Amino acid sequence: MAFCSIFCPRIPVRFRPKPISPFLSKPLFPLSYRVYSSLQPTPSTKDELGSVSIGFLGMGIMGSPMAQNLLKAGCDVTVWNRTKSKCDPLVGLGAKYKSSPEEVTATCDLTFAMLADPESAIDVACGKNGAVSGISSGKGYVDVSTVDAASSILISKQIKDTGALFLEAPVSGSKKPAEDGQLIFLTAGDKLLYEKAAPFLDIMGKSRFYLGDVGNGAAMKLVVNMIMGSMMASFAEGILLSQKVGLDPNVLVEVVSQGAINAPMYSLKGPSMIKSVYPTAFPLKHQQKDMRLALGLAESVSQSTPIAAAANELYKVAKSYGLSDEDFSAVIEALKAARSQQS
Ligand SMILES: NC(=O)C1=CN([C@@H]2O[C@H](COP(=O)(O)OP(=O)(O)OC[C@H]3O[C@@H](n4cnc5c(N)ncnc54)[C@H](OP(=O)(O)O)[C@@H]3O)[C@@H](O)[C@H]2O)C=CC1
Ligand SMILES: O=CC(=O)O
Repeated sequence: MAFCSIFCPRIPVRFRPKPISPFLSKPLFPLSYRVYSSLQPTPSTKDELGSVSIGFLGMGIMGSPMAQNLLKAGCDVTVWNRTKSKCDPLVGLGAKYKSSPEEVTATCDLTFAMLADPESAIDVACGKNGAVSGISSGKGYVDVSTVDAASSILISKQIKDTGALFLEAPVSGSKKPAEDGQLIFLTAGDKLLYEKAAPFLDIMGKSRFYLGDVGNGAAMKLVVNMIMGSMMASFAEGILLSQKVGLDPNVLVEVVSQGAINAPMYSLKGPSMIKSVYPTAFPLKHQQKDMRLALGLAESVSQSTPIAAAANELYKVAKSYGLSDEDFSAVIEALKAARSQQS
């Protein structure tokens, strides 16, 4: 059943890749680090999408809209979340519900997991009644959580020991891109699963990168978020400095938006930061987790990252002020507190 659904989807003949053994590791086309949707056409009808049963574990800020987009595209989706009530809106839209990750992977061909951190990703995959207990040969597990390479490799090994395939696929892009199906997937692992999951990644995202061995997707995501966390901390310093010297910080945001250092993040978050409101898209606790994991990655190769290390300290201070569940732009509050201590 699973083999029929995942590995022989009912995709029109013109779209099918050259027949190969499912477990042949040789790529279907020359290995490129950038693989766009156009190389792997999406099944064209709702019936074709619906022929693969999809599991989704983790209905948080990101998991919920991602699963919703799969449902809206006509996929057969089964959801699970530690806090069951967060599954209700999805069930209202037509999703099935199972009461453990094990039951989800036992009944679904392809399961996605979007969990908070390495601990929860490992627990949901490898713990009691976890995904590993229900999964088997012919199925696939795609972990889209942001974790470190070692955790991803551990999950991969346990999944693959069952005969199933594994892909790590952390995403770049926050709540709004998740709602709009505009995420960027940073994938690594089983190439065959990458190809079979592609139509579903394309429903949830705007692009996807295949980066080779498990661990490379995790590392890429951590490097990207290390840069993002440092950028946000620096932006917060700039807003406060502009205010202190009597400038209008709204004008600063406008100036930044027109120049070479423009980033959508600044225009999006700047106005609310100036008003000291932080509607949560990317929780500050997750940004600090990513800084911590990125610093660990840097440490593992003796790479110096002083700017990220300083930014991480600010996120830690912000957490200690009870800002963990606010948006990560609330890091500015840590600087405000430092300023008031000085004066
Ligand atoms: N928000 C964003 O902008 C982005 C987030 N990410 C990454 O995606 C992942 C999810 O983020 P996001 O959706 O924002 O986070 P949320 O905090 O909103 O959701 C976390 C999810 O993990 C579950 N969870 C937490 N701890 C456990 C546990 N011990 N056992 C089982 N389930 C657990 C939560 O369940 P429960 O509901 O029961 O608490 C929830 O489903 C993180 O790794 C994050 O870094 C990546 C890109 C963007
Ligand atoms: O991980 C967060 C993001 O915005 O990307």
